[in-house]
Amino acid sequence: MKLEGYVEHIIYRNTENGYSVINLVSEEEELTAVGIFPYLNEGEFLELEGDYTEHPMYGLQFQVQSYEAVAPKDALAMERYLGSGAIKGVGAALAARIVRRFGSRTFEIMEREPERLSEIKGISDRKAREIAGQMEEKRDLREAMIFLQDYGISVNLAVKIYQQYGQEIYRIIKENPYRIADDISGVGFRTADEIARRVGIREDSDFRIRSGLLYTLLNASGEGHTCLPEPVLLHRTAALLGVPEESVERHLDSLSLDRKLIRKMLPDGQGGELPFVYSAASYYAELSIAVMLYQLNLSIEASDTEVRTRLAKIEKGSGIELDGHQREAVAEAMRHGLLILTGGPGTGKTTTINAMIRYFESENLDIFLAAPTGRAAKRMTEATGCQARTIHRMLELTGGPESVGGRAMFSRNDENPLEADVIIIDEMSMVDVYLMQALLKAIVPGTRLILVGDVNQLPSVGPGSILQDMIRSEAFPVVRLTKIFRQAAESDIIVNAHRINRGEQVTLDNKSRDFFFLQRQDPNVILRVVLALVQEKMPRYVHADISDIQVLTPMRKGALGVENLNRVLQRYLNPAEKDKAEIPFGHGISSGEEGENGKGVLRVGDKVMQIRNNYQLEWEVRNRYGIAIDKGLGVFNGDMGIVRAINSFAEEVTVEFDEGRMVSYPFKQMDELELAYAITVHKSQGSEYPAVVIPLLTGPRPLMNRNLLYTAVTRARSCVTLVGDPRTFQAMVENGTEQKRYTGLCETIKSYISTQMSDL
Ligand SMILES: Nc1ncnc2c1ncn2[C@@H]1O[C@H](COP(=O)(O)OP(=O)(O)OP(=O)(O)O)[C@@H](O)[C@H]1O
Repeated sequence: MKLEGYVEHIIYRNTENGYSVINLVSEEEELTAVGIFPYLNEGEFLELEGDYTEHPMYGLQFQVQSYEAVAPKDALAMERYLGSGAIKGVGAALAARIVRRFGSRTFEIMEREPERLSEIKGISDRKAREIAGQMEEKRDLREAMIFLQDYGISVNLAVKIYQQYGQEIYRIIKENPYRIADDISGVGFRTADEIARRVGIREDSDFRIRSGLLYTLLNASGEGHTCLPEPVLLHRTAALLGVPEESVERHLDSLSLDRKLIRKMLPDGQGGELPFVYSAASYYAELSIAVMLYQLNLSIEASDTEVRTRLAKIEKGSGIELDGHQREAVAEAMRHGLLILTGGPGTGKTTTINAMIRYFESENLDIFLAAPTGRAAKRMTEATGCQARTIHRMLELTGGPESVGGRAMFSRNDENPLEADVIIIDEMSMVDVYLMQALLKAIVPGTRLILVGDVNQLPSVGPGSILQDMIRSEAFPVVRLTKIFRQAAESDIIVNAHRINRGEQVTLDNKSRDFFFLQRQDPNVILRVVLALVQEKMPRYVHADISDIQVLTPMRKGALGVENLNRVLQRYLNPAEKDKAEIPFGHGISSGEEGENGKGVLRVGDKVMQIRNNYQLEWEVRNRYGIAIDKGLGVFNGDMGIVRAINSFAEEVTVEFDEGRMVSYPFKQMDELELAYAITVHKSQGSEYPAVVIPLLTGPRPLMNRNLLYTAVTRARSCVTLVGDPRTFQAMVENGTEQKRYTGLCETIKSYISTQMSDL
């Protein structure tokens, strides 16, 4: 059936897909209409097609199938539209005057002879032109929104696209929709390709292939590679686009000429060389890292005897006798602008950092400590007794618009460098190329940089394997700590971690105090055991809260993957209660429906994790009177918190992160959060928990490797319990193949240094 009326009030609007609930006033009645409206303004006059339905909670509604915004026919409706605020500078009173003058021809006159508006008192010629301009803009925008909707583009995105291109949009969509993926953040190759398909752009069009190549490199960077061997790139792109490799190859040259891609010869790992291809951003990131590292790596005069005497004094003062390698590390830190300190758990890295700090302090030097994540920085603070910050915080992250595209902007950079004599970074294995580039930019030669980490941990989530590449280049001083100290040797977590790393047998006889393996073969039984461990056994055993016991798993999917584990653990650890607010979580919210579609819920008290870097989210720390005492920007991938409040009225979820940092998430931004009763081993990097529980049954072989098991086990401070099949455990210990990362930093460092040498 058909209805018409004007939009009195928009009750709810999902700006992603246009789903809206509106209050519609027609001649006879006032009613609620629901449906998808790509474009909507209060005061607009609509012709709707649809049916009445009975909603269980809200009663009778008009379900809209299609609609059209039409110029209102009667004078009253026109007055309402003009006075609704849709046209800037026209309020209710002025709207009434305009309509009184032109009557039912108001809209016609405004469109065709806008200059006549100035016949009305209070409207100058200029204002008349402005009003007419706005009327036209509104019409253009509405038409563009409806046009873009036809290509499956969300309302939010359509607004962004229209803001960028205006009326050009029709030409761009028809000629080269791939340009949108280049110009607008939030539009990727897939969206552009879908538009292209609907427009009828040919599969082998130049634009499509060029865009596909860049997209394949971007995807590779998501897997941690900074570049790809040319044959791999061609193969992957051809497969993605469904075109022959030869058609792809032709475009490499033109993209290289435009400097969108960079080609470089690199070792193929078998003694020969192979052309590799970089995106411009990752190529220049690696190159500038190599140059800046070279510049930092100065030799500094330090007399051996003085170093020795001072070190002896520090050892005496702290009551710890350093071993040979640890002493060498401190001495090397005195003699070089750049130093790498690496070693596995319990090999005395922290003890060495502490000795360095005491030494530099005795020379009255300013020392900055930092780590890649909040949790790692907190641990560093506790272990050294000195304030450590996240690298992002040290570099003074700004929430500028440039950071929207996923890259951070920092106040500390080459123009405003860090004012420190010594900078020590812990957990270096987690630093990716982009963060490393930003860090080095903010450090001037003369400031000492000490990089500490364990190369055997999983590499950074972002692209690159900085620590490993730097060590392999043999271009910088490196001190390796290998001895496990007596105290650490009493821990089976540490001893077994080293065994795993060396690919040696681990005894799983449960005679340990901190390393257990519970043999179970049935996924449901394993789930029950994991729950019992988290809920009862572990908190008592290690004297910690339930929320401090972390479940780690290799996978996302499957009975023992993150998703299912979270569903089960939430049900038992934070069950529904009458006074505990909860909302649909997953897809319910964004579809604008009530969310009773079995996608799960988010509840006050839930343990959650931020799953991407958001440089613009604001946090604040409040005192007990609720007054903000500290504020800042940025919540990062892997940060964990607890849901403290859900406000359905303000459509906000409040989460408390470490150190009392409170963050409000608008409902539509909740896709940045995930339940975190269980997390993947990858996400646990850089964090430590009093006790860790690891279900281990099956999984894809490339993932189930030594590296992953080593990282998982070393996350536990006091106790590790693995539950599952010991054969899987054994297979992981034996699987020493790491997931391959294509990077060129090692060679870039070497070749840059050799050009500098030959220039001398
Ligand atoms: N020179 C030393 N003599 C005696 N004990 C030492 C020495 N150096 C370190 N230790 C002890 O060895 C243990 C591990 O040292 P530390 O915490 O510094 O290692 P780490 O490499 O930082 O370990 P993790 O990476 O697990 O934090 C500690 O109990 C520490 O007190």
